[in-house]
Amino acid sequence: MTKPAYQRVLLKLSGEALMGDDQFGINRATIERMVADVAEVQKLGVELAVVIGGGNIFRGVAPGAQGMDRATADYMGMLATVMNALALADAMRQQGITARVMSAIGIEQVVEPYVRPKALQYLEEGKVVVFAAGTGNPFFTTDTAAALRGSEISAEIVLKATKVDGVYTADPKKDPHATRYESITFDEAIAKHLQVMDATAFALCRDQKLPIKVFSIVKPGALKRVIMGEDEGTLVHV
Ligand SMILES: Nc1ncnc2c1ncn2[C@@H]1O[C@H](COP(=O)(O)OP(=O)(O)OP(=O)(O)O)[C@@H](O)[C@H]1O
Ligand SMILES: O=c1ccn([C@@H]2O[C@H](COP(=O)(O)O)[C@@H](O)[C@H]2O)c(=O)[nH]1
Repeated sequence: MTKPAYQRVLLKLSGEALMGDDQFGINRATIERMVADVAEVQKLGVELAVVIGGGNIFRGVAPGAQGMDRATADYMGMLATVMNALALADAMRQQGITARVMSAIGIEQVVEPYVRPKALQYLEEGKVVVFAAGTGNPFFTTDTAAALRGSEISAEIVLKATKVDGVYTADPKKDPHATRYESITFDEAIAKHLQVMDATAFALCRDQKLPIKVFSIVKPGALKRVIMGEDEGTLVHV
C-alpha cells in the first residue's frame, strides 16, 4: 500500500464550514462527515493536530461586533473556537478517536491548558490534539494559530481545510472569473493580498519554511488525497 506523504500535520479546520447549509452554529451531519474524513487519515498512522476556527459562531471583525472594543470581541471569537473544539472532540470520541482539547486561554474547568511538551506527548501516543482559543491573543486569527502551532510541533505541513478548493486569483465566491493556482509562493500570495489566509499566517509559515496546502473540506475524500500527496488544492511554498 502507498504510504502517506506526511507523518505529522497541522490541520486547520474552517469554523464556517461547520455550519454546513445552516446560517449559524454547528450542523450535526457536517461535523460527523468532517470527523469521518479525519478518522480515515488517522487510520493511516498520521499524527494529527487540529486548529479549529470560530467563524460559524463569532468573529471579532464581524458586523455583529461593530461598536465593541476589538480586544473584547476577539476574546469572544476565541471562546467560540473553544465551543467548536469541544464539539469536534466529542464527535471524534463518538467515532472512536481519542482527542485532547488544549486551550490557549486558561479555562481549566472546561479544557486543559496548552502545554507544548504535553501536546507532543499526545501526538506521539496517537491521540488527536485539538488546539482551541487560537493563539490566545486578540488581533490574531486561527490561521495564524495554525501557523504557530504547526511550527511548534514541527508539523511537515499546514493543511487549511476550507470551503473553497484552493487559492484563487481573487475570492472565487465573489469573482466568477477567478482562476485557481496549483501552487504559489508565500511572497506572491502576500504581495497579491490574497485573502484566503491572513498575511501574518503566510509570513510565519514562510519564515519557518512550513508549506501550506489549501483545499476543500466540503469535497469528499479531499483530505485523504492531500495526505497521500495526490494532486488536490493549492500548495503555498517558499
Ligand atoms: N484569493 C482567494 N482564494 C481563495 N479563497 C479566497 C480568496 N480570497 C478570499 N477567499 C475566501 O477566503 C475564505 C476562507 O478563509 P476564511 O478565513 O474566511 O474562512 P475559514 O478559515 O475557512 O473559516 P474560519 O475563519 O471560520 O475558520 C474562502 O471561503 C474564500 O471565500
Ligand atoms: O489567535 C486568535 C484567534 C482567533 N481570534 C478571534 O476569534 C475569531 C474566530 O477565529 P477565526 O480565525 O476568524 O475563525 C477571530 O475573528 C478573532 O476575533 C483571536 O482574537 N485570536
